Amino acid sequence: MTEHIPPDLYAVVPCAGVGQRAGAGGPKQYADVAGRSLVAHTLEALAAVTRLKAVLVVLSPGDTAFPVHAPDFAGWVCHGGGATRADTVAQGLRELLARGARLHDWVLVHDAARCLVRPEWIDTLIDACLPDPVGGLLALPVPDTLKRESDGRVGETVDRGGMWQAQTPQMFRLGPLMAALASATGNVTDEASAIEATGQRPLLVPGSLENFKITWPADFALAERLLRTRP
Ligand SMILES: Nc1ccn([C@@H]2O[C@H](COP(=O)(O)OP(=O)(O)OP(=O)(O)O)[C@@H](O)[C@H]2O)c(=O)n1
Ligand SMILES: C[C@](O)(CO)[C@H](O)COP(=O)(O)O
Repeated sequence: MTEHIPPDLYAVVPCAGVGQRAGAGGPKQYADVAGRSLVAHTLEALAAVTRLKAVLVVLSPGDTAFPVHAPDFAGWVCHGGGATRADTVAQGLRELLARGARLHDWVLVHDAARCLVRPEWIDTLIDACLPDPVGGLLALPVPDTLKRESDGRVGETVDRGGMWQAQTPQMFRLGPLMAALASATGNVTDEASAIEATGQRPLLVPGSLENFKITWPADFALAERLLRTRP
């Protein structure tokens, strides 16, 4: 009857990517940005969200670099990161259960590589999702005209009406998210798409342009400028 006990909130941080597109010469989450590793910035923001009961970082098997690059992290760590982000997140959810989390608890999944996230944006997501039956994600309406490429040229212009860019955190109940990831087929690039495949419709919660994911080489300089000029 644990479902009658108020749910706790946890964060899971997938941190097992290789950072191929970023070209940083190693996993981008350990690259230095504004004096600290990218993941250290990410974890500092999560640590400031007082409603989170624990933050779990999911590393690649054999990763020994994390403690060097996040020496102040006081949360939970596990080593079962998988070949895809979805595999890494699924491993994190199993670890949460093993550590006593319950199926009706909320889980906020946040990319290690989104190091510009601010605690207040995470709180906005929590406030929006707590009363919601499904959960949701930070996201932004697409502001530009969208083109589909074909052989290096424009194949067609795509209607951008109603199109949003998904960010993280993405917040869902542990049980439904585990089940959704376990039954998902194809390219599941975020938690919301796994939940959508079960017929649910996650809530879109407006995020910030600054909460971008470090993906390409030029993203490091932009993150550096933004972090250095923050109060
Ligand atoms: N197998 C994977 C793949 C990704 N991630 C994490 O998921 C987040 C977003 O993924 P992405 O930007 O695709 O990271 P990488 O996989 O590192 O980058 P790339 O695809 O360019 O190799 C990152 O924090 C990354 O560490 C993960 O934990 N496990
Ligand atoms: C989860 C995500 O950050 C939402 O935008 C994104 O899909 C992860 O990036 P990837 O390149 O698909 O791993």
